[in-house]
Amino acid sequence: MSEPHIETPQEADAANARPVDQAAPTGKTTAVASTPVSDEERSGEVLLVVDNVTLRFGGVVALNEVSFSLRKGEIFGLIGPNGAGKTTCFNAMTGVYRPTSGGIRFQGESIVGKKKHEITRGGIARTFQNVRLFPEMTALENVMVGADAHHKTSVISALFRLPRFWREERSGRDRSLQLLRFVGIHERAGEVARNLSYGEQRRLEIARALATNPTLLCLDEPAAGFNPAEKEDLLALIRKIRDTGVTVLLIEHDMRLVMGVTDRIVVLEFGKKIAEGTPAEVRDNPAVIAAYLGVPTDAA
Ligand SMILES: Nc1ncnc2c1ncn2[C@@H]1O[C@H](COP(=O)(O)OP(=O)(O)OP(=O)(O)O)[C@@H](O)[C@H]1O
Repeated sequence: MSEPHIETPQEADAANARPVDQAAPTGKTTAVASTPVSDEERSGEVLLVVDNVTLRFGGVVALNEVSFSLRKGEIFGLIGPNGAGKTTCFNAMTGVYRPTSGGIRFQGESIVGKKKHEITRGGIARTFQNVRLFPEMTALENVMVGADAHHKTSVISALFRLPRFWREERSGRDRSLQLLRFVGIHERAGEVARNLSYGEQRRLEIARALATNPTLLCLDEPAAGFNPAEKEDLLALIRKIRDTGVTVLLIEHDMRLVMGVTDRIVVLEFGKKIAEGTPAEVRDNPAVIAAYLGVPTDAA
C-alpha cells in the first residue's frame, strides 16, 4: 500500500471552510416542524436524534429530510453507496456543516449552530475518512491533545506552570498512555505519528477521539485500507469501546464488517434514507440490494 498522507488538523479545517458557507449561505437554519423531545430522550435512552435534516450544497441535496435516532449503548451503522451523504451527515452532527433545515438533538438538546469544540466537549467525538494527526508529534502527544479538551487550566496557570497545570499535565499523560494501551499501540507511545504504520495511525486516531471522553464516538470508515486480519482486530476494538459504555456510530463500506458488528443500520442513497433496521432486515431489503447492485448481496 502506498504511504498514506497524514492530513494535519489545520489542512482539514482549511478544507472544511468553504463547504460551511456553501451549506448555509444565509448562516441561518430554516425552521421546520421538529418532533418533540420524547420521554426516551429525556431518560437518556435515546442519545441522538437526527430530525428531518436537509443539507444542500448549491444545487446538490446531500441530505434530503433524513431522520433517525441512536439509542444509548448501541453500535449503529450508517451505510450507503459513494456520495450517499454519510460523511455529510457526520459533518452536520459534529458542527462542521449546518443543516439547511431540520434539527439534531444530542441528549435532548439541540446542537445545531454549536461550534465543533462545543460539540466535542458535549460528548461527541469523531475520526475522519483520511487520517488526521499531528505528524511530527509523538503518539502520546497526539492523544494528549485530545485529553486537553477537558482541562481547566487557565492561561495564567499554564504560563506560570502553577500546580494545577502540572496535575492536569500528569493526569492527561497517564490517561493518554492508558488509551494507547486500550487501542493496542502503547509500545509506540514515544514514536512520532508519521513513523507509525497505517493501521497504528488509525488506532491512534481512535485513542485521540476517546481522550475527549465521548458519550458518542463516530468512526468514519475506520477500516479503509485494512486487510482482513486488521478488520477483525478493529471489530474487536469497536466492541471493546462499546463495552466501556460508549455508543458508536460507524460509517463503513465493508458490508461484512458492518453486518458483523452493528445492532442497527440506516441506509442512505442519494441523500435519502432508504432503509433502517437490524443487519438482517437491512440485508434482505430489496431497496438496499438495488442500491448496492454490483456488490454481491451475499457479502454479509
Ligand atoms: N463540500 C461540498 N460541496 C459540494 N458538494 C458536496 C460537498 N461535500 C459533499 N458534497 C456532495 O454531497 C453528496 C454527498 O457526499 P458525502 O461525502 O456526504 O457522501 P458519502 O456517502 O460520505 O460518500 P463516500 O462514501 O464516497 O465518502 C455528494 O454528491 C457530494 O458530491
